[in-house]
Amino acid sequence: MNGIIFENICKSYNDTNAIKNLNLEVKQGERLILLGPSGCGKTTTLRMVAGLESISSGILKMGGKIVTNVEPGERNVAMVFQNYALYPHMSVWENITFGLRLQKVSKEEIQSRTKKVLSILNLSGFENRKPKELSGGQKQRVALGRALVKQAPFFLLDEPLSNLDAKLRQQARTELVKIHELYQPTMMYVTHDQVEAMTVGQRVAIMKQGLLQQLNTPDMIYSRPANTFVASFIGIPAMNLLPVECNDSALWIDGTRLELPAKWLPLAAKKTNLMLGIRPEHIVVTDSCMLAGTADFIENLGSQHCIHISLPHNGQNILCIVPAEQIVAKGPIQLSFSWKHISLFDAISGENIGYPE
Ligand SMILES: Nc1ncnc2c1ncn2[C@@H]1O[C@H](COP(=O)(O)OP(=O)(O)OP(=O)(O)O)[C@@H](O)[C@H]1O
Repeated sequence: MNGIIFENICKSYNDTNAIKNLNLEVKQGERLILLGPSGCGKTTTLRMVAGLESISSGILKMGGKIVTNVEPGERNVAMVFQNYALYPHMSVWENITFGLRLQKVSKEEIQSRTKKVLSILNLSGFENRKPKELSGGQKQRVALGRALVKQAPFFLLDEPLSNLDAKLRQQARTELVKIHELYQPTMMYVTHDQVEAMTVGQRVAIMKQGLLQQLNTPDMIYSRPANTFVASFIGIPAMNLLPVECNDSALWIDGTRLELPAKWLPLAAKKTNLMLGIRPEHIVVTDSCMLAGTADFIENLGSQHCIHISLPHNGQNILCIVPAEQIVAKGPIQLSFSWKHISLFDAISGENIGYPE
């Protein structure tokens, strides 16, 4: 029963509505990622769970109890901050054991928990070093260690890897998942890095301007985005979004008529102006042309090439990713895609119109 439930949670700072009516359930033992652009309310959400930020309205439940107004010290959470917040004058051992000593945990218990955590985090032998004698990655692991020894049922992390370089970050992502699997606390993890979200998260909550946009598994968020914001926020490069008109059981893209497969008709036929979403890797450069354009620029990404294509009438740009072995030249180009890879959005609201059964 150690889940976290947000019921109609709102948070305002004077004139700023930072969180708008959040309804969300973090299941016991899962890794849930809060993802979104700067200022969307991720940190505020996490701090409300930690009890470091008051809640303007709504109910927060943790472990089956209402904790909306419960003091931070009584919430049984462990938190890792972006800047690590290590005590500079204390050694690694002292930093990690500080909380346990305050809680008057027995000496033997402190010894055994700390040794285990040091070993998991590859910090054995560094016990007597001060933070200034550690690398960024080691400091980050000490911060994680300090949270882990608490063995709290709720584990909150606010951009814990943002100070690491790309290689260390990749290692740390894997370590984090392994550590989580060992203890399986209920974990909320804030990031604005979508790769981190997709690799660490079992489910991802995407936020924009204080509003939850979509909550689902990384695969579903990638393949079935709830709206055009999620579609363009997730994926590097982002999903192509093309304005299309829908009539006579066909979609019109840039003056080209494409017959809609029958199973899409019940969903699309009620609409006239839509946005068609298709991921760059799902567009195929082929002779069986559905759509014609011009390849203006070819970007070499190593194992793949990214082709920048413009459409002849409205000049809209499309990105297409092809394997590096496929030779594509600049100039006229023919494109095709499978209907199973498309998403359709209402052009005005941006909401996904759904998928055929
Ligand atoms: N103490 C505060 N006083 C006033 N406004 C605040 C305060 N803290 C946050 N805000 C505002 O609340 C909104 C959400 O901020 P929050 O820090 O939660 O966003 P975030 O998604 O974590 O952003 P970032 O990725 O940049 O850390 C922002 O508009 C921010 O300016």
